[in-house]
Amino acid sequence: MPSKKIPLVVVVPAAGVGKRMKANCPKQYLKINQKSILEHTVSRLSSHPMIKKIIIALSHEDEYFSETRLSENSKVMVVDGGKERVDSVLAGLAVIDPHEFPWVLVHDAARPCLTLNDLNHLIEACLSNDKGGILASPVRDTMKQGCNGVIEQTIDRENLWHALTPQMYPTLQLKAAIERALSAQAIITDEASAIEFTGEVSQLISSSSENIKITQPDDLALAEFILNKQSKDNQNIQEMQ
Ligand SMILES: Nc1ccn([C@@H]2O[C@H](COP(=O)(O)OP(=O)(O)OP(=O)(O)O)[C@@H](O)[C@H]2O)c(=O)n1
Ligand SMILES: C[C@](O)(CO)[C@H](O)COP(=O)(O)O
Repeated sequence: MPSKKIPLVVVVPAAGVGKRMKANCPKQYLKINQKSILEHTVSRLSSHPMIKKIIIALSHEDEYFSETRLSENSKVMVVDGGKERVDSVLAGLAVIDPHEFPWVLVHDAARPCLTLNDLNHLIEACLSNDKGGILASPVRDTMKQGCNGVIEQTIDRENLWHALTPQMYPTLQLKAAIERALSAQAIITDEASAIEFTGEVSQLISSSSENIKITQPDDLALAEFILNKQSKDNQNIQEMQ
């Protein structure tokens, strides 16, 4: 548990349609162990005692949220998401009082395998260093750049990371950075890219590659395997205590 304790708010962008998943519903509503991916994700976040509010950005056409039990969670509130992920994040930031929540985390609905251990590492690093940052996992494979089925070059993977979520920043800093980046028509696919656009620094917190983003069809079975493995690991830890 982080040494410094303050109330935290999380924005969960969940307004996507999941095109790459090729499913019959938005991927955040696909079920694992009879529970939607969104419910798994919110359950992980909600179990952290410092997280007091979870703002879920939903598509205005969302017809699945009401079938979940998420509205029964007192930490949960919903906002209308936007055209792109960044717009959904901004919609969540718009309802946060920075005096109540000086720090904010943003976590993809499509990442249900986040562990409390990684979440604590991120929170601890940001609050103790007073600097925003992201969970990230180091690239394992040799990385190639290429197109049209042809390798152009090998990219040195020494300093390459997979950016994950949550990504955590001072609320006012993140909101201002996103607004400034968008006004310059910058491409923003994660919170860190907006922070980079403003020339500010983010911490890279090395974390588990189990924290996958469910994106393509074969990710669902992998996520189910990881969730079941994490559940057994937690049971083993509890039995040893
Ligand atoms: N306009 C959007 C687009 C995406 N997201 C959310 O951002 C997260 C990460 O985005 P991604 O994995 O790209 O989800 P989708 O956009 O749904 O996937 P696809 O690109 O395959 O359609 C997801 O939880 C998604 O619901 C969002 O809140 N608002
Ligand atoms: C935020 C993110 O999950 C970090 O890897 C990623 O950028 C989301 O990108 P997507 O194109 O919305 O899947």
